[in-house]
Amino acid sequence: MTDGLILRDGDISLRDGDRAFRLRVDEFSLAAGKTVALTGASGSGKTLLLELLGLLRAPGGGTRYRWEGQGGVDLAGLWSRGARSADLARTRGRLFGFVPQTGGLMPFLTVSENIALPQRVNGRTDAARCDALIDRLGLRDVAAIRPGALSIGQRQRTAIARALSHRPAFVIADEPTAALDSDSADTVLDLLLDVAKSEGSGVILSSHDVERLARFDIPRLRLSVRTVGNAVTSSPEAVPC
Ligand SMILES: Nc1ncnc2c1ncn2[C@@H]1O[C@H](COP(=O)(O)OP(=O)(O)OP(=O)(O)O)[C@@H](O)[C@H]1O
Repeated sequence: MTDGLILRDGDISLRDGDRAFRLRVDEFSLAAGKTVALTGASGSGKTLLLELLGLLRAPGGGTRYRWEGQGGVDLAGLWSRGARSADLARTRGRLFGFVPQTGGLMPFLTVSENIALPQRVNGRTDAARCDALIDRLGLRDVAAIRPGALSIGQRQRTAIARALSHRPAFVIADEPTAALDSDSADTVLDLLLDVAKSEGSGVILSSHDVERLARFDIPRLRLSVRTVGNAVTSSPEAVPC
């Protein structure tokens, strides 16, 4: 792959008393501009894998994770200087935009200020782009409003605009349509995929809604779980289209 994410031998172990959860990923890859959906039962590790891919959670020892683009970056190696390393934060901010399940917007900022925030954080101020995203995502009428006064669909559309505003190579969306009714879920997913595609951004999302993923023709990786005693191991496997 000339440009994209490649994770090999991913391994994260969590422990809480007697309970153990292990996420094991032999190989995950996503070429630039492509989309993949993680599916699987509740608790199967979708969020954990999104966090690993989005540089929000340290990979276990032996994990190899690279971004093949602009000369290549050893993403797993960025953790060697600790979770607070400036390189790690800079690369996370540059490569990824995040759409949390319930928007995760700053309550004290307006819609347009929320959308501009990743640009400020990444030193890429671009008011014209914020404006274009506001129009594209149908947020013009609420641009000066704070998130508390928005519908859930408007919040999700704001979160999508915010995730894309600094032109990240990849958008990571954790169940972006879970809180929406069916029509709004279609609209939000359509916008996310359409805007990401026109920007050349890759999309990694998680969802329980297999029927919708099939309808949108999104390739799926299912996290399947094996339980032995109190130890659960989860691994992704490709689901035939
Ligand atoms: N400290 C811990 N020790 C052991 N297991 C843990 C610990 N923290 C989290 N887990 C387990 O990790 C698993 C993965 O959680 P994760 O949130 O990634 O699942 P998910 O597939 O996103 O679930 P959902 O669909 O409900 O959002 C869960 O089964 C959870 O119980």
